[in-house]
Amino acid sequence: MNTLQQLGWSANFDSSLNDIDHENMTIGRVSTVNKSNCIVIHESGSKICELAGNLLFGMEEYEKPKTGDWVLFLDYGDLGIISHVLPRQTYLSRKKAGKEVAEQIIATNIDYAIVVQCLEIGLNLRRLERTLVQLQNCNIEAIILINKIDLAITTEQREVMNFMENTYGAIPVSANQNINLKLIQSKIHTGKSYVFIGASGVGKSSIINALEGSSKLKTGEISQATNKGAHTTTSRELYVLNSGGIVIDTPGTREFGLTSASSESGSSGFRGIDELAKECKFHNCTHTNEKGCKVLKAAKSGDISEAEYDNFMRLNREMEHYASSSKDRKQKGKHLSKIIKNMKKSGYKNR
Ligand SMILES: Nc1nc2c(ncn2[C@@H]2O[C@H](COP(=O)(O)OP(=O)(O)OP(=O)(O)O)[C@@H](O)[C@H]2O)c(=O)[nH]1
Ligand SMILES: [Zn+2]
Repeated sequence: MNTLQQLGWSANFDSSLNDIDHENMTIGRVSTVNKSNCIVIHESGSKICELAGNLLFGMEEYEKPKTGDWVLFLDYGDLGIISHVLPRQTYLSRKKAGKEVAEQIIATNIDYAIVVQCLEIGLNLRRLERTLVQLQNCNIEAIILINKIDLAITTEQREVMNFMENTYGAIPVSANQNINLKLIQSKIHTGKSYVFIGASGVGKSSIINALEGSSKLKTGEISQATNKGAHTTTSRELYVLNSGGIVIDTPGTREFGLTSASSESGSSGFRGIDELAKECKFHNCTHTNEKGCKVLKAAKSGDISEAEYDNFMRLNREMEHYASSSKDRKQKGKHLSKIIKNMKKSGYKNR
């Protein structure tokens, strides 16, 4: 049994109940979303819940319950019926794969993302930067783990690992050999929510199990042929750790398509570049051709690598593209609803 606070409820959510008559309803948090129902954890256990009909047909996809959402449901014994999804404090999303300009929500009401890479599959600084940019967009803080440091390491990997440690505070760990697990544990606090992200096979489930001191979650072998994991985790799931703290395990996510969900901080996610950018002559410097640009200067002198600068530029272009395409799409939507409105006004009847 968990209190709402242990499930992640904070005073910030109190006001969202003001306008709802919720006396006969139970408050719970969505753990897993299935095709036609979801599993909701509440103060006295968990319940399979379905979405009330008016919501099922009246809600856009992104509004429907996602792992991490707070919901109100009516308890009918075997089944609960969800009547409200409370407004989200944060959500982690990515651009859907492919050409479509749409956002896919991965988890909601998250305080930290625990980003995992590992030696076996290979450290990838460019992918880490991409992930950090998207976390910045979503206003979610990152904790970075480099797992499987019990395995042999090449000189090249050692260099990347040092960079990740020095620039991004990455923590080298081993779930199997119990290295630095206490350090991870010390960063996980009761009532805070942590989403694990990283490619399949990096050891997300293993780390959660090691933190729990159990084998609650299934873990999988890395395929010898592809050096990739076989996706043991098949759906997102939210758990409350025995030691406190809420974790959401996600199936392996290789790439984060960027959206541009306005970051409030003005930071890019590239820590080294953000530090330099503060010193640029112009506060709105694009770091492309301006005089007095400290980022360009560092890229030229080799203080930041060409690869990092190129990735920074590429990711910026990707976000601009997303922003302008989604604006286009919204305008098209508006245009269409205007036409429909005018048709109705002019007495058009749908025959
Ligand atoms: N050598 C070594 N192997 C590890 C370590 N942690 C996990 N593994 C192994 O890596 C494999 C994949 O681990 P999982 O925990 O299933 O990986 P995952 O990231 O949860 O994968 P998905 O659920 O597919 O996303 C398993 O065979 C683990 O035993 C570690 O610290 N050292
Ligand atoms: Zn600049």
